[in-house]
Amino acid sequence: MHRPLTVGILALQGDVREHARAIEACGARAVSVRRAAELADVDALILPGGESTTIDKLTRIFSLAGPLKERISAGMPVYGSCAGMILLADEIADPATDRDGNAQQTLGGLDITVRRNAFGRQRESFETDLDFAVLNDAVLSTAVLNDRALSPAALANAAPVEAKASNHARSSVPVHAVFIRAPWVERVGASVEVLASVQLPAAAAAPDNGSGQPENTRTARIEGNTRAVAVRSRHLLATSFHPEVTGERRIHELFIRMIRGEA
Ligand SMILES: NC(=O)CC[C@H](N)C(=O)O
Repeated sequence: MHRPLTVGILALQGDVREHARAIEACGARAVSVRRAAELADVDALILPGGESTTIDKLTRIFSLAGPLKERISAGMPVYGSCAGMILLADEIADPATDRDGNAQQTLGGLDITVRRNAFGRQRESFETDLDFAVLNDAVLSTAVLNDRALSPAALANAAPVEAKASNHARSSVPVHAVFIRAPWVERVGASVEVLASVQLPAAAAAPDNGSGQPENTRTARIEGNTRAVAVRSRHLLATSFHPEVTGERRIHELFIRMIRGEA
């Protein structure tokens, strides 16, 4: 019998259940991953939001860091949201250090530089609508279009927009994105596609501009008033925000299509 697509959710810390629901709403099977043996059984993995320093430590305590890095470099599709984006990044601009002065580590694989808690105190948590052009081509499944499973409060806002949209038009509805002490992406490698960006107030953008890093053809420093908040490269997808908390399903749907080689 055809085995259903199985997506693991790294379940060491963070919003595991919400991702599992989103994956199941897209018609795939979701399983928790805490051990290397469980990782071996999945086709793809989600690294959820939470606290990247804690998840980093726990992957090493649970002897998962090595197997995770191996599977990522062997081509396993991975979607990281928020802390998960940090864990996928090859570089952190401002890594936290522990009491012994050791900098936090990442699993890596995605040729980006992220800045943690980048949006600053006043906007540590905020919501905004994002243009997400890649979703305009998506053929959305009925399961996704019909899903109303999560967060009644958030859906109360989203529902009128969704109700107005026809099945064909819904993919051009902007992504309502929730940012919770979120990172942003301030450098992308040549293989990395920016899927969505936020516009910063000029004052917020200023300190990170003109850091003197030379531009070359391999890498691009993101300057000015925009910062990338959704990126992908080959089998890896990352968002600064949390689509799993708003009932938004199109990002998980995109990930499933990436796993299937359809996007
Ligand atoms: N919501 C989140 O995942 C927050 C990420 C957190 N600021 C970190 O550095 O890990």
